[in-house]
Amino acid sequence: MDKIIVRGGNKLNGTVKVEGAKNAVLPVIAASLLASNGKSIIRDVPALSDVYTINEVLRYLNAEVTFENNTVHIDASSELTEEAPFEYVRKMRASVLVMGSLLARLGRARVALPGGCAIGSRPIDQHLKGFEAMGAVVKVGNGFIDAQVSGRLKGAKIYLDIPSVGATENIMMAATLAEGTTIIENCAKEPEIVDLANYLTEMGAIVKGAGTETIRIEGVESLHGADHTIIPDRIEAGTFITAAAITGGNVYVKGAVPEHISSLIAKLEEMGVTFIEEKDGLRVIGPEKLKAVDIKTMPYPGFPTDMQAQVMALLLRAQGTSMITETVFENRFMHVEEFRRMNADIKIEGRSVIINGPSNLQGAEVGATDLRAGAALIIAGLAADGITKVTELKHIDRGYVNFHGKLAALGADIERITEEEQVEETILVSKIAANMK
Ligand SMILES: CC(=O)N[C@H]1[C@@H](OP(=O)(O)OP(=O)(O)OC[C@H]2O[C@@H](n3ccc(=O)[nH]c3=O)[C@H](O)[C@@H]2O)O[C@H](CO)[C@@H](O)[C@@H]1O
Ligand SMILES: C=C(OP(=O)(O)O)C(=O)O
Repeated sequence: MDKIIVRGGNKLNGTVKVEGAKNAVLPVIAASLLASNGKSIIRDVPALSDVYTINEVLRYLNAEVTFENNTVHIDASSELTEEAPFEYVRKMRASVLVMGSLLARLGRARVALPGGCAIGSRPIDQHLKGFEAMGAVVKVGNGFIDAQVSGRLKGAKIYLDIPSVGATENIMMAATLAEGTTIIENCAKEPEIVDLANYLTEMGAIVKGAGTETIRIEGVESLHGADHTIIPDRIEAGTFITAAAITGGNVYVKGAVPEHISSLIAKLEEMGVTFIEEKDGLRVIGPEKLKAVDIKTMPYPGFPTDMQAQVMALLLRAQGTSMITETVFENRFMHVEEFRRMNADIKIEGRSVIINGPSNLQGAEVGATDLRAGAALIIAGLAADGITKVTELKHIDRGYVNFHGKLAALGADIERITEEEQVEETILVSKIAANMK
């Protein structure tokens, strides 16, 4: 098992470039299945394990996919198959996003039930409610969701009980080839929804209102491949901003789009962090001392749940008492116990976490309990005394390209060691010990 090893204490300085957004590219690749003619070219695609997984899903479904130099080429014009098996959905829940495209294109889709994960039970009832409203018959059994429609899906008015990102995306994709008009109310407004709508439009779909709480889609007969560039990853940008801030550093985050992270910027400014908008990005300057604040996660444009763990790391170093309330996911506090291993004064009260800062963070061996928790533990390690070793890196690899390398380039004392290197190190240490006897 690989480990990331951080020695805390260095201030971050320099420039870091943000990759294309994981949460935009996954639905965009899934949407490529809608193109019955022509090839799609998707640019600025990050080399993440989640991207390799969704590409594998598409290949399994009989699309031709290549991925080189941050560009994915997709040809989905051959006859597709309808089943996404558990081995993919287990690796990555977002595999469920192929369902809308398959149902629209083939009139049927069979996708393994995603189940829960480390951050909560994550049901997909709103996705299925949308498909049913469009005329699909949905059955759940033997670990699969089967959806079928005779003829084409029919446009419908769908009110989401929760502004679910995935449900909005899945229903948008399904609606592009439906007969008539679909209106999705109380939908998600994330920048990734707008990116998907832009891609669908480039493919020949008629989508209006993305980025607002009502999206209207006029179904068309068919869609074609398109050439699309993915938006920058606002969560990766926010993660580097938080890392710079905790070290009192000065970092230019190239590619950060301030409007996509305005809630994060506002909270960090309250904490004493300075931001300067520069051409093509954002400079962040960490203060000598951070101030405590209260934060509540909300759907966009509220404070993103995907930044909750990283900002929790920052608040551990703030003067005074802070409270973070998680309203999006029911169980996204697994990192709290790991922070405690690093001497954090922190406790969970229901859906909130109370932080008594500043904690004198100490390096420890900790496990990445999920993707953002992993990043957060490394951020805490940057400000801790001594050595922090982070394991379970498969989570981090889902969402960050060369995370340790980018931090090292900014001046962090950080390295990633492979399992083989750890074995060699153990052998070396025992040889030295034997020689000393
Ligand atoms: C690949 C991707 O884009 N992932 C993002 C997406 O996940 P994802 O699309 O899974 O998140 P959702 O917006 O759907 O989920 C938000 C909340 O709604 C609940 N829910 C969702 C659907 C449903 O049918 N029923 C239901 O109850 C979920 O359990 C969760 O509590 O948005 C989340 C919220 O911003 C982010 O944290 C994830 O990084
Ligand atoms: C929760 C996340 O992703 P996913 O929905 O893919 O699990 C995330 O990106 O923080």
